[in-house]
Amino acid sequence: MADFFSVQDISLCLGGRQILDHVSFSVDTPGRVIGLLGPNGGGKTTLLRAICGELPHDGHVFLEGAELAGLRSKELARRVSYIPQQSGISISMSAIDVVLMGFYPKLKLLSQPSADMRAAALRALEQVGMAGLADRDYLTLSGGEKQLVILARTLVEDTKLLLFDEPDSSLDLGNKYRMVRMIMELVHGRPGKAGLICLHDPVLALACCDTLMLLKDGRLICTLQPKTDSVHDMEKAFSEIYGAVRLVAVADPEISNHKRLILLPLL
Ligand SMILES: Nc1ncnc2c1ncn2[C@@H]1O[C@H](COP(=O)(O)OP(=O)(O)OP(=O)(O)O)[C@@H](O)[C@H]1O
Repeated sequence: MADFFSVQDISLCLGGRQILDHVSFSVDTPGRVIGLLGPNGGGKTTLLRAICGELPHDGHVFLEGAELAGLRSKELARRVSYIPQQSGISISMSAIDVVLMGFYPKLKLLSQPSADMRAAALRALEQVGMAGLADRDYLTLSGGEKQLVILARTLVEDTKLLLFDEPDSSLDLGNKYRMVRMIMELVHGRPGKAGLICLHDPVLALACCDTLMLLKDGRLICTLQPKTDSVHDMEKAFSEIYGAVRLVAVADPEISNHKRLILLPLL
């Protein structure tokens, strides 16, 4: 059977420099959250932009057997959400109208979101803790509030492949974990979805992702399975990116007999 999602041999040059170098990976079944980690400039954002078709590239991306490059833009938007670090929204509109944008790929030309869609948008804002700001001008929100509103938009988009670029970058520690946990619950809780998330915090990634991929100099150097890989192997892999590190297991205060891994740089 075909993989749920696969990236085959993506290479890409920008400004005469090779930014992605034959990147391939696959996710055989839905329900997986993959964390993409790597040094600054390693190619993470470029990879997400190539996958969602924003950047021309060599290679192929398949989702449920369909090559994404062959889809019309509206069809692509129904299947794939790409959430960049900055939303790109620069005109005044309410937070709830931003969330309603998530329904646009499902609307017929010139039709307006229905009352049910408005109710669903409000529920999504409630889910991310932003219902109280539904009528506020999106442009006046803080960076972290904007990220939560964009997560609410992603909830209503209800696509199969979610590509998040540092969704936690403006968030405080509590909201960082809440954000990635909500992404995890979305992917695990609704059938037929997978998530690929660029993160800079390996401890957050270890806590919330099913699989980790390490990207350096445009090459996928390692894929880790935090639940089953040995601490020694993971330390070795992380050291390729961060220099010497130690992984320390601490008791999980939420789940008895469970340990969480903390990564300490040996600087
Ligand atoms: N339009 C462009 N022209 C030339 N080089 C580019 C262009 N866009 C990105 N790059 C380069 O591609 C490399 C990868 O950039 P990318 O943004 O994908 O890295 P990243 O892993 O997401 O980094 P960070 O963690 O800092 O966000 C960088 O060296 C960057 O300078």
